[in-house]
Parts: sequence; structure tokens; C-alpha cells
Amino acid sequence: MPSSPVPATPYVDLDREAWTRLSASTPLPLTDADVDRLAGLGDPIDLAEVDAIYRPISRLLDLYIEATRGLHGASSTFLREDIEPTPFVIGVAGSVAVGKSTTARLLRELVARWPATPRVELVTTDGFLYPNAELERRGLMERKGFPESYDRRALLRFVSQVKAGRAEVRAPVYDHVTYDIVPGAETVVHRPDVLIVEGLNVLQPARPATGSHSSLAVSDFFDFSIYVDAREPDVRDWYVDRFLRLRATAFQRPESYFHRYADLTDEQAVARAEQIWDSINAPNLEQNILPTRSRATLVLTKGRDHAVERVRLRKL
Ligand SMILES: Nc1ncnc2c1ncn2[C@@H]1O[C@H](COP(=O)(O)OP(=O)(O)O)[C@@H](O)[C@H]1O
Ligand SMILES: CC(C)(COP(=O)(O)O)[C@@H](O)C(=O)NCCC(=O)O
Repeated sequence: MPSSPVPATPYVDLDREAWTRLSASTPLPLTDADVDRLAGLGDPIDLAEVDAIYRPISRLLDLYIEATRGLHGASSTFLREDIEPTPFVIGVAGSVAVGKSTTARLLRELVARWPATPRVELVTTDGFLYPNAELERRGLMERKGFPESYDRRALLRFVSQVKAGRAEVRAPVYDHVTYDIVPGAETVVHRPDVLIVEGLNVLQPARPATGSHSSLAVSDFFDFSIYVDAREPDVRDWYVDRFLRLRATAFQRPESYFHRYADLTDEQAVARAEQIWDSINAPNLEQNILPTRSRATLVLTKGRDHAVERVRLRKL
């Protein structure tokens, strides 16, 4: 029997105008208090963009959450067991400097406005990077952010325990100033309604099972996932801009790992940032991150000015 062709794309593809039109018919407009709170996050995002692009995403997430709870109730009825719904888990993936953290922080605020999900927790996967001493030992200091630079088993344990509804789950903490794991620090997650897991590699598929280790990846616990996408030359520029801004602020602090870059001239700082981008972050994007884009439920494509140009939502 001839096999049916694989569809060219499993996504509904909307340009900015089509997606923006959804904003007019989406409930829960931003109030003055919301605008104040969002402005207070310290992110450079334009509030008109929040209303047109990100607020409809929060509505879509609310619909998925409601449907997932319905499905959960159906399973409970079938099993004749009273099983509590567990946190709805959202993954946010994409390149270094593409805007994952900004998107994740924004969604945390917007999703928490919906009556069904006031408690939203956000965890970044950098807390699961191996400490620098361990990365040195493994010869991975020049591969920070590559899948092998993370303690993937600990990350998987963390997400699966939150998803299983455990009352309290702890994650280690990474500091971008010292460029290392903070000894003794932890983030504690207490059974949120929604957990957002943000990180470069969260959409990676599982590695093949070996011996007693089953083949699971954090993405197996996601109820929804978002890939933040942009053209590589634009992301490279955003990375360099952020590096220059950090040089004027965080790098000035003596405890900063990059303190030695505090006094570089503009030209030297740009050259150093480009070198880090070209030798670490660009190869990681190309080899590990971009290949996971097609696994996301929603793909947001940003233009040079950070405005979302295109939204793709998985329909199959
Ligand atoms: N929507 C946006 N509008 C304007 N600037 C943005 C937006 N999103 C991110 N940025 C800027 O782009 C850079 C990278 O964003 P960030 O969220 O830190 O990326 P990531 O977490 O992916 O490394 C930062 O300098 C940030 O301020
Ligand atoms: C800390 C990161 C690996 C990102 O971690 P994530 O939370 O996305 O898993 C990345 O921002 C980073 O520092 N990369 C190393 C190369 C560089 O200095 O840009």
C-alpha cells in the first residue's frame, strides 16, 4: 500500500497582521495596574507589542490549560480515582540572546492574570549547568550552553517531580555575573498552577536509553512549548549589544567573571563578544538549538527590531 505523504508543515502560519487581529477579540485587556507591573519588570518591551502579540498567546495558553484539565478529569473518571491536576508545564527555547528570558518573564505575568492560573513559577535551565570547576574538569568551559554542559539527569528529575505534583522541589541557581553556579543557593518551587521552563536546549529529544536509564527528556513533560526565533545575524547583534551594556554595568563589579573586560575599548569589546558568539553560541545554535525548532507547539519569529513578524501554531 503506498504510504500517504508527510504534510509539508504541521503548523498554521500567521503573519503579524493576522495574529494582531486576534488581539481585538481576545478577552482580559491590560489594565493600568498590569501596564505598571509589566513596565516594572525592567525589560525593554513595548506595551503595544505585549497587547497585540503576547496577550493573545496567554489566552491560547489559558485555553490549552482548561482543555488539559478537562482531559485530566476524564482520565480520573475512567480510572475511578480522584487524581489532582498537576502543574501545566511550558517550555521556552531558542538561541542565546534571542529574547527567551524576556518572553518567559512576560508570559509569567500575563498567564498569572487568568483566574485559573494565578500561581506561575519560572525556572531557567542555567541553574542546571555544571559548576565551572566541573566544566573545567570535563574540558567543557568553551562549550557552556551545549547539551553536555548541563546536568541533564538533575534537570529531568526536577521537572518530573514538579509535574508529578510534589509539594516542594528545589533547583540550583546560576549567576551571570560570577558566570558560575552559586554555592548553596536554590530556587524552591511549590506546586504552581503553571511552571515555565526556559532554556537553550529544553526542546532536545531524549537520548537513547542505556542500561537502567530510561530515555526521557524534559520536553516529554511539556504541555506546551514555544521556540523564540530570529535571523542569526540579528541575534548576533543583540548578543554584542547586550555584551556592551553589561561591560558598562555588571562587568564593572570586581566579582564579575568578565571584570577583565570592563576596561576594553568599544572596538575591543565588540571583537571579544563576536569571538564568543562565533566560537560558542553560533555553533550551539546551528548544531543543537535550531534543529529542535520543529518540535515546538508555537514558533515566534522576531524581526530586527524585536517585533514579532510571524507566528506558527502546531495544528497536527
Ligand atoms: N521584545 C523585546 N524588545 C526589545 N528588546 C528585547 C526584547 N526581547 C529581548 N530584548 C533584548 O534582547 C537581548 C536578549 O534578550 P534576553 O531575553 O536576555 O535573551 P535570552 O534570554 O534569550 O538570552 C536583551 O538585551 C533584551 O533586552
Ligand atoms: C548561561 C547560558 C548557557 C544560557 O543558559 P540557559 O538558561 O538558556 O540554559 C548562556 O547565556 C551562556 O552564558 N553561554 C555561554 C557563552 C557566553 O558567554 O555567551
